[in-house]
Amino acid sequence: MSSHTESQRYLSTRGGSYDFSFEEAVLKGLASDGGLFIPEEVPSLPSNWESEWKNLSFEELAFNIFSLYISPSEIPPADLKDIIHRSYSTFRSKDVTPTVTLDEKRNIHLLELFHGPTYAFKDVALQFLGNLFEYFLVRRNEGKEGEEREHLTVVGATSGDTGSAAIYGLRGKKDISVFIMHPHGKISPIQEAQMTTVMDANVHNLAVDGTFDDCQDFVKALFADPEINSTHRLAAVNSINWARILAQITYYFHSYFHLARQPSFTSHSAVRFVVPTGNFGDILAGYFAKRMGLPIQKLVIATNENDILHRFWQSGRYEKKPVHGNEAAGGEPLDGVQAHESGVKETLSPAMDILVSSNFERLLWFLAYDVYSTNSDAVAQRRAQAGDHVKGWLDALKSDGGFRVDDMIIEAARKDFSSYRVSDSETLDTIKKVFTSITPGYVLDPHSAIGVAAALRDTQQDADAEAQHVALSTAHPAKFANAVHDALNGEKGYSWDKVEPEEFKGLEDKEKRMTIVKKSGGWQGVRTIVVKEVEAER
Ligand SMILES: Cc1ncc(COP(=O)(O)O)c(C=O)c1O
Ligand SMILES: N[C@@H](CCOP(=O)(O)O)C(=O)O
Repeated sequence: MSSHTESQRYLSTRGGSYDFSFEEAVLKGLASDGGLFIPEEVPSLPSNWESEWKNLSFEELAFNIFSLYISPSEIPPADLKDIIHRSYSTFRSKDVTPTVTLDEKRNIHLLELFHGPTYAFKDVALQFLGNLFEYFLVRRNEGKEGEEREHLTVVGATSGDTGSAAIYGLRGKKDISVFIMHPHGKISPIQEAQMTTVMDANVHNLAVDGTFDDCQDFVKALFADPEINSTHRLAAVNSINWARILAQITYYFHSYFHLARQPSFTSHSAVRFVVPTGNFGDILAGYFAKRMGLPIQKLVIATNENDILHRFWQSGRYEKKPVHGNEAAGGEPLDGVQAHESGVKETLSPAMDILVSSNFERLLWFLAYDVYSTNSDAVAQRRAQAGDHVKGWLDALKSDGGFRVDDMIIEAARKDFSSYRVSDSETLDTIKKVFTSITPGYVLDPHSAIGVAAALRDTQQDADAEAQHVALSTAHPAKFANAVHDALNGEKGYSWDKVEPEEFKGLEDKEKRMTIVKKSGGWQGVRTIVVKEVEAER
């Protein structure tokens, strides 16, 4: 590791592409070999980081952290500060991502990430990414007219939140078209309304009659297609885009410093972040924070009943379907949930209804790099070996539906992470318990409730008694009315009117625009739509 950042370069997790600048990594999104971009070196923190950074604002922290990954010759400091300021002045909280105490007795805190324009944690990264795309394009298009101008065709997949955050981050931006695929009918009504009521000409919603994973597969197939890549510059807004992960690192530091400023906090206080996890993007930012040197004792993964990650941490097997039901993978029996014979299960936390977590590939690279290489290997050789291992695992996932890692890898993974799986009934119980007794009147959304449920279990099972748990609160409860009503209807003091923000009132009745896409038409069907719409727009 190094704190030298002048030459920070990016490489692919599958070993086939390397030596990319930050701008190239962000604009390309996905490497040509199908891998994800990671920085060549994870920068370590300056020696005085704790005293120097302790009282900084969110924006100042973001600037210090991003500067360790983006060379000033790529984005001059004044420009970076301006991009950061424009990205976070849209938030409703002056702290951007405040940390509040939920349960004083058990030291459980909530990192509220839903104060951005679309009321979900995705805004933290997608407000920044939207402004970053715009910055690069303005610079590239200076003095150019018409066909000469570079145009970005953004393609994304969403289970509800990434889509609206990306649309709000990119609507109306010059030289950018946005295509967002969502599983038709499988996102909450307000999420659908947030996306489909945006009428800017550069925004296109595609409702696919499949699952989120089908949408994500279409995105990856488009990135791998030489035909569309020769005519269009595709760009990614999903967390396959490195800038998404980078932007999320800030709130781990921000939250840590909030705790560190409390009188009872000492240098021995253990901090555990508990993260409701689907595509592994949010928690991966915590892993980068930890690798940089932020003293995080453990990163706790909280899944819903789509539990591929939980099963991996239990058994060392990463597979789409457990062989003989869940117990075979080392997990406890699920209440009412069968092995995933038909793929993804619909739960009360739909944004996490994901079969395969795309960012897990980035963690696998670091595990392989740390475990299999020896110090005597040259760095370039160690990186290449890690890429070969990742490629082998990902090939097996594609051909056999899964793979097993050896004991050294799973042990290394368990050093930094632990995991819990939370059922729908526990999700509802947690929303109710928090509202009625833990923090009377506080309404959690179902995804955040999964984090809190895991934190509660962790305080009983795994953590030392003094540990501070920070559960990430990833969405506003008003985005998931059904689960919240199911949990709280009839409870004293509960009223939907108090939960629902003004912006949401009447949104579902507004004019909507979306194109229904048949999954049977495959990604080629999506390609036809994208090509036609971009043509019409330009
Ligand atoms: C509300 C909410 N919580 C949690 C998650 C899971 O985050 P990640 O996919 O980064 O693991 C998502 C979607 O990504 C989400 O929208
Ligand atoms: N839960 C996400 C799914 C997409 O994940 P991403 O973080 O990779 O964009 C959503 O809400 O769309």
